[in-house]
Amino acid sequence: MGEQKARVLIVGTGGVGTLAAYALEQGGKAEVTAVMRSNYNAVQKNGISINSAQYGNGIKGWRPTRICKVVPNTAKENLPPFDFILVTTKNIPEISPTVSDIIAPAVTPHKTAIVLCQNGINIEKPLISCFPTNPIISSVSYVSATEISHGSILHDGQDEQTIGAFHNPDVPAQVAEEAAKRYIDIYNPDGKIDVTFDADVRRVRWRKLLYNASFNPVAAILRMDTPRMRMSSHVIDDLIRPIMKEVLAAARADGITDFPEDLPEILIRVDPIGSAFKPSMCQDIEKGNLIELENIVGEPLREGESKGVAMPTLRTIYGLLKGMQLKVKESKGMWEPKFGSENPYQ
Ligand SMILES: NC(=O)C1=CN([C@@H]2O[C@H](COP(=O)(O)OP(=O)(O)OC[C@H]3O[C@@H](n4cnc5c(N)ncnc54)[C@H](OP(=O)(O)O)[C@@H]3O)[C@@H](O)[C@H]2O)C=CC1
Ligand SMILES: CC(C)(CO)C(=O)C(=O)O
Repeated sequence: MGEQKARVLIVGTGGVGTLAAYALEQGGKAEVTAVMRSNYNAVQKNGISINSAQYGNGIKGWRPTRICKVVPNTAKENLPPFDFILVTTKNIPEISPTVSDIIAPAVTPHKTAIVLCQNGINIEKPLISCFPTNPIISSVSYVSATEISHGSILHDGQDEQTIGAFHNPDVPAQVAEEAAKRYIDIYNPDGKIDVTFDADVRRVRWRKLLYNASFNPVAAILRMDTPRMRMSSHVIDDLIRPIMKEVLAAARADGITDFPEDLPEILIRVDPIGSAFKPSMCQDIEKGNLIELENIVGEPLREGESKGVAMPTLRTIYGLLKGMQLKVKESKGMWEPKFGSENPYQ
């Protein structure tokens, strides 16, 4: 008898989640249950189409082992526990339901490892308090995948992930590390994908934040792709580099002392200049979606300022993004424009 496949639930089957479902099923060591929301009917009818620089173009009618419309309730439905839950929703902790609320019905205490493949820092904190006995794993991804219409994925990069375990105080470090390594093994059993283990997940996240906290919000505010920012020069000089330097200083104050001084210069030039690439926050604003402003901008700002780091550029950007988020909320009927009793400006 062959080794039993790992049971993986994927919550959030947009660009990143769908490609992960594909990689996990191709590897042969996992069976995926994918929770689909707005794309459920399209995928039920026609399956998933993928055009991928890595897996090939013209993949059509593909489906993971199971798709479902809501997160299964393993206890009530008497289902076997999930070994892993991969979370690939956009992370918007200020809006209910939060990631913890969404996945709670499918988490088996002491058993299910929760893999957070989302941008930003401190994303693990609410999960640690809700799921104190579960390993919580960090995946920092550079996949560059977009769901261009329901069930249709454009993947124009290479799947590249750095994985490690977050510190969950009541889960022994060895148990958490083994869960992270097992996830790498089922994701990448034959070593074809660039998925590596790095125990220092905080450092890995701060490094990516230098890019995400600068390019993502500035792109969203200006609705501008990253090559155009570089062509303009002043967007880099007045906004991107100052933010990167502030985030670098915040990372150092948080104990990450080995980033080289020229890291901003490297990250400023990291995107290929041949394509008009817009980071995910810009794509979300253009689609009228809520944006991931707290974990990508609010948390690094609070971390830095609480340790005495001056972050004036990021503070201004944060104020602008909060205003933009309010407008999205209003457009979705989630915020009513009226004065509260505590408001001094009426
Ligand atoms: N795209 C990329 O290349 C990269 C993305 N990231 C990060 O990865 C994460 C995922 O990004 P991405 O794949 O682009 O996001 P997408 O917006 O493409 O996909 C998010 C998915 O989550 C679903 N979803 C949201 N809330 C729920 C819910 N309550 N129940 C079920 N499904 C839900 C959405 O459904 P619906 O369509 O119905 O809203 C959508 O299918 C983000 O944190 C992003 O910052 C990191 C690196 C690269
Ligand atoms: C790295 C990058 C730019 C795309 O993979 C990203 O994280 C984003 O768009 O938010």
